[in-house]
Amino acid sequence: MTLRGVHIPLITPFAENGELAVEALEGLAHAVLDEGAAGLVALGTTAEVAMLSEEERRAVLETCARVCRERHAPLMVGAGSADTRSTAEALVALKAWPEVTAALVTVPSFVRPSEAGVFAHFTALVERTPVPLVIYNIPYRTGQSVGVATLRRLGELPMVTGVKHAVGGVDLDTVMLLADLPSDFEVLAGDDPFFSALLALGASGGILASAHLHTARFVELEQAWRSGDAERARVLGHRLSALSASVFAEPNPTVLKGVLHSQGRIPTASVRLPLVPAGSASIEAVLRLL
Ligand SMILES: O=C(O)C1=N[C@H](C(=O)O)C[C@H](O)C1
Repeated sequence: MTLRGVHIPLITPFAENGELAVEALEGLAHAVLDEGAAGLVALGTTAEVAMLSEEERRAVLETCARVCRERHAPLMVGAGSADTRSTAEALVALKAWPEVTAALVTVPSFVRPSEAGVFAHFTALVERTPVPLVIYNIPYRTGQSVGVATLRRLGELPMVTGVKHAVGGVDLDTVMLLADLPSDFEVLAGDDPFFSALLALGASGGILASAHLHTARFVELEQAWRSGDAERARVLGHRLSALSASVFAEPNPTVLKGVLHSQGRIPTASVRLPLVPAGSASIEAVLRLL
């Protein structure tokens, strides 16, 4: 399998009564695929997964699976938690979903194990998982750094197919990792403003909440770097990085939902506590860039 391209971690739209807006979710899923997205990601951070009930998570997964089945598109599903045993159980449960092509598994958060503990966590998971794993490396959310040496060892594990790399910049470990990747292991950008920079260094694509907006341009950016059109890629990359930065001016996905609501693509801009809706200035700043 390849992780190439732009994958969209779908938001979870809510209706006026606070319930899941399934039709809007389905509409968004089709719209981003129409614009060239390589695949969908269900139940990522952007989906406010922590604030969804078990029943709602199932409904989101059913909707995304239906769309991916119809469109022959890959479907990645967020399946990480702080605990190895429950993460393994969540992965095993994915056997019931033949549309799921990979699981996005965060480095265990909050517990702050050593890097040896992180390695042992994923070593245990590869023995149980029915689908390939994409490691989600996001220290600012997990509180756990993973250096290049451990990332390379993780990349050599069977069933580990890549990393969603979101370290808040382009640091030395990122450069060193992309300079020498394990075989059959790909890097996806997971910090939207650094998408273009990571592509320039050899990333295969990205999982990008901000690519709900101007999806086709994010796709064009990936293709420009891939085809070696650096001049075009640089100009487009600078513009899209500015757009992404403004989408992340407040906690994700509050601004994004405000923008999608203004565009009439979702019924409300509602987010669930502890998230609070983005201010109108942040939403207008994004609308000015579109
Ligand atoms: O849900 C995701 O996957 C993403 N989450 C990141 C975050 O909220 O920190 C942002 C990224 O665009 C995708």
